[in-house]
Amino acid sequence: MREYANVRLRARDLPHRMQDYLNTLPPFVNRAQDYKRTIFKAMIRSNTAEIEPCAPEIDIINSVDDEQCPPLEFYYTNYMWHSDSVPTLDASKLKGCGCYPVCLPDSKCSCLKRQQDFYDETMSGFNYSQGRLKYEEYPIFECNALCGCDEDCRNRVVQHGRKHAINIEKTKEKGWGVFAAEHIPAKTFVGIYSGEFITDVEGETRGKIYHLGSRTYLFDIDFWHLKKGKEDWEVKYCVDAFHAGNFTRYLNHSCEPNCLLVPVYINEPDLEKPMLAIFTSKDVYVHQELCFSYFGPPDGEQEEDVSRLLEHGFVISYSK
Ligand SMILES: C[S@@+](CC[C@H](N)C(=O)[O-])C[C@H]1O[C@@H](n2cnc3c(N)ncnc32)[C@H](O)[C@@H]1O
Repeated sequence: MREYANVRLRARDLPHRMQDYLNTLPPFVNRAQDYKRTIFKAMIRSNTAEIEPCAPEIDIINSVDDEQCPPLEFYYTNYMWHSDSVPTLDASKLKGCGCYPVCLPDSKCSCLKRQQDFYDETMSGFNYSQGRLKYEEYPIFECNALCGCDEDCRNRVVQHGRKHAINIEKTKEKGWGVFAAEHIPAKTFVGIYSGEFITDVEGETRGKIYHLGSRTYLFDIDFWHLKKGKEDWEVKYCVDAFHAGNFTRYLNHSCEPNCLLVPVYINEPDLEKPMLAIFTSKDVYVHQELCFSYFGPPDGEQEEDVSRLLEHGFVISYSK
């Protein structure tokens, strides 16, 4: 599982033959055949078997209308795929800690040091407590492939993958959504918002196209810790989960969310390219929908949030 983010994938290599073929079938074939849900579930299983062998199976449920499953328009993946204009990871810049067998919260661990560089004076230790998120609005620096600690190190959580059962379910007014299939305790890791790393410029262009269909999966990488000490900082990259992604691409927006998004670094030394980890912010019970705020932690201006969602093409951003 240490290899979770240690792969260099190019978006131009994304497999798409199956998706292309299915999209050429005439609508009456698509409507008549009861095969899409089976293909969708098989795609999830086969594309995650290696990286998440113990993750509970995801079911596709629709009790709203007769659409069998979400459109088969994307490649199911937990990885990040880089567009040609985005550099893949430079492992020569990655540093591992020398701790063995596990990292301790009061040690001289270099991963802990990296973590604490973003803390204020009231905070200490790793950003996990017994496998759960400790400080909500702070980035996470997990131990990586070069570290000496073992798999049980307290600073390895996201890299072990999804542990809780969720389903993809059709909603009445928001398209498809993600629902808890069991109780998921607060501050639990749910999944990576995987997809393509693209530049902000590419994101702007794609956003205009997605806006026409009133459906977007673009997420601006816009976190407070990237701006620290840099007055002229600008958004450099976005994650686009339209062509590649996993179940997290179905997470809908809510002004009263039960999930939040945290930037996490494992094998990626470039601060501008975190993985986007979804954690629950409160207990989520079976059948409840998992949602996060597309505009960062809710600030009480919920009406403004809704109008922004409807007017501005749904570009998700998460700056404080
Ligand atoms: C990241 S996708 C979420 C999955 C989407 N529901 C689907 O069926 O693929 C974001 C899109 O979902 C829809 N959406 C998300 N939250 C919504 C909300 N609270 N109200 C209405 N539509 C919403 C919008 O079309 C938005 O562009």
